[in-house]
Amino acid sequence: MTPHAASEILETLCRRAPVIPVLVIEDATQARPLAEALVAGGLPVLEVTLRTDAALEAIRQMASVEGVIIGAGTLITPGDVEAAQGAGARFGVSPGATPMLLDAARAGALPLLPGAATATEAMALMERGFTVQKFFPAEAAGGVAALRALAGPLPHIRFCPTGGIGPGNAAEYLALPNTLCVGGSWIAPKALTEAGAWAEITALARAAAALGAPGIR
Ligand SMILES: O=C(O)C(=O)C[C@H](O)[C@H](O)COP(=O)(O)O
Repeated sequence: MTPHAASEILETLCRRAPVIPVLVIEDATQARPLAEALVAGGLPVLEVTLRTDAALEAIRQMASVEGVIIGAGTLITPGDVEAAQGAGARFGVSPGATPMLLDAARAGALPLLPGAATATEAMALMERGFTVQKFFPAEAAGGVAALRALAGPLPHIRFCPTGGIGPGNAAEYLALPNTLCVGGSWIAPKALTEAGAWAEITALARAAAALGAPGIR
């Protein structure tokens, strides 16, 4: 898929809800109830990181949950792109971007949200046609101040900042003109997921969904 087409799809997805939960799933049997809990709270766009053995099976399970748009995170290699697509992911997310990964995404059918942390990285992705990018690691790479500064010279690049974002600072990011949505793991903490505390996770999702994005929504 062309980077331009990918960016259009990602922009639409980012406008579905202000927050994309970043999920680390150790046990695939938790996938369906977790996805249902998040959708019930108003967050339909989910990212399962390919960091665990259970991740691909979790994506397969979540792909059939009504209302869910499932994505795969931590795409590092061309093989990850292929595996994510094979499991039914509808979009992919990578912490950074390499020529090999970008070529694989272009050759396949998975819309990619590639990561950038600096002006040079963001410009290199824009040269290829990616106008929607993940800003990672958001807090460590300068946070809200860095994104505000990037909006000056690079106003046409829109970001999904991720990394170090939580209930305390998400609204500040979402108020930026170049932020479409944010990603974060705080909506499905490990302890609550392992405990099957779905009502608590729905409550966290509901609070996140209520954050809105006054910037460009
Ligand atoms: O695995 C990936 O693809 C990543 O790029 C990293 C995740 O996006 C962050 O680990 C989420 O950050 P936290 O919300 O601070 O936990």
